[in-house]
Amino acid sequence: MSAPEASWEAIAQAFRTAVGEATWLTWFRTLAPQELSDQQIVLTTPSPLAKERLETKYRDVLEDVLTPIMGARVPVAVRVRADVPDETPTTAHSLFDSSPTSSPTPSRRNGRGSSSTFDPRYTFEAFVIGSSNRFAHAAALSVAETPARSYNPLFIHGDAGLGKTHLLHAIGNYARENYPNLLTTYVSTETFLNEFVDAIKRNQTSEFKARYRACDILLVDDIQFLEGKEAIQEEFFHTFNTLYGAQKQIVLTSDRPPRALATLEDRLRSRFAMGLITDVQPPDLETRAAILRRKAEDAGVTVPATVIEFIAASITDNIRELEGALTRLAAFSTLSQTGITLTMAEQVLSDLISQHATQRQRTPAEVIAATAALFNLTPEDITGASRKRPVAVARQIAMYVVRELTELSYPEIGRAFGGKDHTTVMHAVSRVQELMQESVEIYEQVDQLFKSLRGPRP
Ligand SMILES: Nc1ncnc2c1ncn2[C@@H]1O[C@H](COP(=O)(O)OP(=O)(O)OP(=O)(O)O)[C@@H](O)[C@H]1O
Repeated sequence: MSAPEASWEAIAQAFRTAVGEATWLTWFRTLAPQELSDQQIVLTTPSPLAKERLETKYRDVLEDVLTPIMGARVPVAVRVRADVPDETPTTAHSLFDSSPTSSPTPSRRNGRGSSSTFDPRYTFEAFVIGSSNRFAHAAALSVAETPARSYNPLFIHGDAGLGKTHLLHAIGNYARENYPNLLTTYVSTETFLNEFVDAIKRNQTSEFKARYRACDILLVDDIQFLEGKEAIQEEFFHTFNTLYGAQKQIVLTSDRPPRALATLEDRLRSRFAMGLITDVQPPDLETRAAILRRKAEDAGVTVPATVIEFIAASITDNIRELEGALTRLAAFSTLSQTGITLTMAEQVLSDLISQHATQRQRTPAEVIAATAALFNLTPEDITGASRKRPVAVARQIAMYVVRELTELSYPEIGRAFGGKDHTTVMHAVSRVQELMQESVEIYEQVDQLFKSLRGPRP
């Protein structure tokens, strides 16, 4: 039996409502009914990849939506229709461009897989969606679900601490799980630059080029660092062209949109704008509260609603700072063995909250100097390489405080500490978060640094 046109339209609309616009456009749009009976439902799609995804990931949705329409749960099968061109969106244009194009399935090669480590906390599930980031999230998810077949390149821009890196890692985590044979690589622009310089020094540029040009998904963070650096722009241009030409997925983040990247070559700027450009904005109050609730839940910390509201109302434009406030509160609560209350939050976060409206950035040099003074060390000890415990801990604390009080990226912080690798800084930040929970002494030292550095400038 073939379904009448009108009723199929209603069913298609029901799918659309159930899965959301981006998923519908990617997988459901080209579905057509072949058989709708109380024995079985057969739907067709021109795309083998869509068939696979619909049957593996969306079978329940298909059946759930169809159950009330059919009056009973009927098994659904999806078949590939060879007589219609595969219109599953492919590279270069937005999903809303419906022009038919050929779309090869992503390459799968045994023994490949991601070449980067992705932060397991930064997943799509852990990303709280609000009006400030809804579109960026949907675009990133779409790219993860259909690499090189929806938006290519995807360019996400926005101020510091608003979730750009989180989304890149979420794509990486998703791809690792769902497309284990795709080579997914995350790299910060600074690392890309440093590796390139290193490769030139060692006469290994062909290895460098081969490594990045072999990616199926290349995730590049903080692309604004390409500004004013001609040699690396040239190299990145060729990497970009090779990947793009081979229909590989590229995702870029920046603190500015491509048009505001002043000293970027035009040919690169226009390439960045070939796919989809989307931004992340500071979250509204409701989203800030939702993020705090989620982070508290993930950390297993009980935070009363009044405290969530207090923090969300006080810290408005940087999600990293929201998290920082929660971390301090949780640490204080653990150490003092008392539950979190509003009075406690007002007291513990007083410096943060009162300074926030007029907050100005501290420089790494100021933090290094303050840390050195606190620990009776010299600034050179802090930026040096000594592994002796008191020095190493002081250095880690200084890195943590710089991360909290400035908008610098991990690679930038590494550079401010005598050229340390960004992974060293990442490790330091998470280590200090742990130490603050374990040791009253460390908690108080960090607290003291915050208080002194957030005070008026000398
Ligand atoms: N929507 C969100 N839901 C949950 N956590 C979020 C969200 N947005 C950001 N975060 C968290 O805020 C912190 C800062 O985010 P992230 O590092 O991704 O910011 P960014 O935009 O890349 O900043 P920068 O440019 O400084 O690197 C991370 O811990 C991240 O998990």
